Amino acid sequence: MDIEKVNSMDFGEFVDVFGNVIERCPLIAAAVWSQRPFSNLEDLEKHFFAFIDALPQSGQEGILRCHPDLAGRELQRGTLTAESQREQRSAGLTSLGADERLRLAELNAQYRARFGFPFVLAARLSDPAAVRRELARRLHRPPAQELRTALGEVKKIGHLRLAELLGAHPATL
Ligand SMILES: NC(=O)NC1=NC(=O)NC1=O
Repeated sequence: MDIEKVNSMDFGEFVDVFGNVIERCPLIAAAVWSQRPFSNLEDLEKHFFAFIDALPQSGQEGILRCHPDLAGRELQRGTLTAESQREQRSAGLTSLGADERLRLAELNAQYRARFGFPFVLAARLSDPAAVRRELARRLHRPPAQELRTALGEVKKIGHLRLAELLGAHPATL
């Protein structure tokens, strides 16, 4: 898909295609549509990220809260979005043993209790051991720093999803 095609989309089509670039936050795509035309794919991505950066902390935390846990209940119940399902599967999180799943659930619960939002990491680039290691490491970070780190992961997920949608290679988007 090229930038001319993106710029030609009406509101409904644009939100249909880009509504889940940021997990369960179609509002962001709805807002970004108004910024068209986009000069190129990087410009499109920049508008998604600028929207997130301009939000008050409550809005940024809200975005994090829209993310399902890694290897959590939604994965077990099969209620993940298609993108999340693919990402979690590619990280090996759909075939964990009971002990590993329980360990992650405990760490996720500790993280959420400390920060008030779920642990978010770009799963596509990861694996179960790395997820557990990152979770344990970030669990002790100062809240302000962890909010920035978590939003950085939301942007990595968004970058990979946009690259997938546009048929671009992630590095070159
Ligand atoms: N809590 C999360 O990090 N969730 C996710 N990371 C991904 O890459 N996809 C998700 O759903």
